[in-house]
Amino acid sequence: MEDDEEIPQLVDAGGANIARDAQPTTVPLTIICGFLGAGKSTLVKRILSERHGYKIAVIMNEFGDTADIEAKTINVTSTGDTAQQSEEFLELANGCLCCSIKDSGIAAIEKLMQRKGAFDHIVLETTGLADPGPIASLFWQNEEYAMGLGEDIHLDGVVCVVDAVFGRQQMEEDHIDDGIGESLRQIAGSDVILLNKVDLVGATDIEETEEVIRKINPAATIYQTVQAGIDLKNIMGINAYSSRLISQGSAPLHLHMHGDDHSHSHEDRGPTHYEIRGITSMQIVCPPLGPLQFENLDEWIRTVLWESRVPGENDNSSELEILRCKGLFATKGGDLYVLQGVRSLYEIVKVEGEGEEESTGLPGVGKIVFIGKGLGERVRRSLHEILRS
Ligand SMILES: Nc1nc2c(ncn2[C@@H]2O[C@H](COP(=O)(O)OP(=O)(O)OP(=O)(O)O)[C@@H](O)[C@H]2O)c(=O)[nH]1
Repeated sequence: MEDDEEIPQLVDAGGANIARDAQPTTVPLTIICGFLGAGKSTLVKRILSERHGYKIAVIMNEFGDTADIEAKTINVTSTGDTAQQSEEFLELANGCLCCSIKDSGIAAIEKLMQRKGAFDHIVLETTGLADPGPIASLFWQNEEYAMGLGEDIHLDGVVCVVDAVFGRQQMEEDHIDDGIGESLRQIAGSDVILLNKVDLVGATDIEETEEVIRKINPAATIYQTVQAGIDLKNIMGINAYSSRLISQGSAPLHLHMHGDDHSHSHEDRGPTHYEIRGITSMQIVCPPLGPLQFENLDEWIRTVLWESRVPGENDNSSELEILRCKGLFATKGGDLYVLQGVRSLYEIVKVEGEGEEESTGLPGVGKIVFIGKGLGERVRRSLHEILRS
């Protein structure tokens, strides 16, 4: 790569800035993924052109047709022969910085972070075929990363744009050699899903597509959009990987599962164990845990995530693979814990100072959701026994 070490110049384009804490804080990073042609660039254009008052750095793999967005408000600041350069930076009038890079987004982000303090949020748009899981893992709980970029950046959330016209068909047909195609991995690995282009389909189609999405990922929040029209607060600053802010009305976990409003919502949802092309989700109600149950739960998760087998069984030939897990549960002692996991990485974090149900508004009964492959009845029963032993 030529000019690999050249640091992009960030010009103050006059965009309004938000108040920043006196305390040093890390910059949130949002990953945008989505099906080919679903509307990712449309969403990015919206972020880049809206007068939201934030200085947002958007990183794209390729500019493609995005280079002509709001042409009048964009100044191309790259120097030299752009055809020879593998990266390019654009300054926008609203304070956004647009960065295109052909290879790893990490290199671009490292350069951006040398301009620390110059922006409030980073948006990373992946290509239509990208699986967001490995990218999310890079930014979350990666020890090497934590000692480097992790000091400056934290993963805020993964947003997936789904095509309301072709999305359902794509999900149903998406079946590659290992049984989980990219579109399913994208849905499984996302915290927020924009069901875009709803202007082109009827209400029944929308409902059916949403149903398929919920079957794959019951933990994600779904918004129906036209031209990726979404209030940015619904996709940025969502703290999907945080154990903080739980009592501040911005619950990070989106643990409201489909069907929560129903009277049976405090029951395990065995029958709602879905299977689409090898990918399944399992959500389980978690009663307040004693110390032994807590320890057993931790061991259970470790075994399932790291050894791809159910504790007590030696057979790991069942293709057990966890792509994402989330949970919120209480101990009998009144403490609240959050579980977050991306692939084999996970953490269980105590929610500091928020043990009282009254203060959090959270139910005494917790929930844990796993999304992945091979989550059969056997796995559900095993976890159920651990939690109620
Ligand atoms: N009717 C309609 N068209 C839309 C909507 N959103 C996006 N489009 C159009 O769909 C086409 C694809 O949108 P893009 O934003 O380029 O999609 P993308 O996901 O970035 O595409 P790739 O990068 O190729 O994967 C464009 O022509 C958009 O104008 C929508 O809500 N309704």
